[in-house]
Amino acid sequence: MSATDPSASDEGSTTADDAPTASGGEPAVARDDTTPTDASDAADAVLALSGVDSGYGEVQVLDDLTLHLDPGEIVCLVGPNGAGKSTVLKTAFGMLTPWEGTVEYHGREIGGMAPEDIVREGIGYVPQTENVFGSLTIEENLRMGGVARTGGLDDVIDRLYDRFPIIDEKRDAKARTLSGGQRQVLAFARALVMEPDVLLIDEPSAGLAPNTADDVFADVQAVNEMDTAILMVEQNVTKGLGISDRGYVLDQGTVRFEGTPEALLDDDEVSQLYLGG
Ligand SMILES: Nc1ncnc2c1ncn2[C@@H]1O[C@H](COP(=O)(O)OP(=O)(O)OP(=O)(O)O)[C@@H](O)[C@H]1O
Repeated sequence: MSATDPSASDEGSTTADDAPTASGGEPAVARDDTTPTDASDAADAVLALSGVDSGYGEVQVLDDLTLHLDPGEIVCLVGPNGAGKSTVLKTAFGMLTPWEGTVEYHGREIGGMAPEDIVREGIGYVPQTENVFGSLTIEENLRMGGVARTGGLDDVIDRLYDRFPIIDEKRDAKARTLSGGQRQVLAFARALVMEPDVLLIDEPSAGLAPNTADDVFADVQAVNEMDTAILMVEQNVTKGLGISDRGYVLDQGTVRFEGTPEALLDDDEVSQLYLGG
């Protein structure tokens, strides 16, 4: 039984029976103390955070946070400013060590492992800012992304040029000359040089014009089609959920709701409280 399973507990929480249903599909599921977050839900996950507390110095941000990412999925984290969305990615990538709980990659504990080791395991991370080296060329950025590879670097870079022609055309240009959207594509490609099966992406559309953001979301989908599961933080809720398989609504460091994009967007409570009505 799982939190997203319609047969999950009906004690106290919003459940399949009483939650508003999205266009006849699965309802959004509210999480509270009575909502089971059964580990079986995450049994086949590529990445699973369970009961995680985490934060900065003495300041706790994540509070008993549980979520997972299945193979091949795009999962979007949404919620108010300061909810802890970026902190989830930093904790999953080893930039923060969980105070409590577990972070598992293919069922193996990686909580607190150093980022350079996590990259070797198969998880990539694209931060919101400073995600490329402006003074290096596109080619140099890609080669830097692959320093931990033991072989096959030229082949993988060639495949990335094929997949993302926009950077192929500009191999020898300094990254600082790229537009915001092109830079984001380079940041994805840099992370993909290690051929991760999980990519953590923090606000891919931040600061981009709407048309450019649409292109970047299409590129996120292209990355996903390269057999890469994606856990993404995104402020543009409609667009972010629009390309996702599932979503989690975070508030005050924990998951408040989870469900399909349709269920979350159609849920009145989620919409009013967290998604700006
Ligand atoms: N390096 C840091 N040191 C101390 N506190 C931090 C640090 N980074 C973030 N915080 C705090 O942690 C809390 C959660 O921040 P986080 O960036 O994870 O939120 P978020 O949901 O991603 O929000 P936003 O959409 O505004 O980026 C905030 O209160 C923030 O001020």
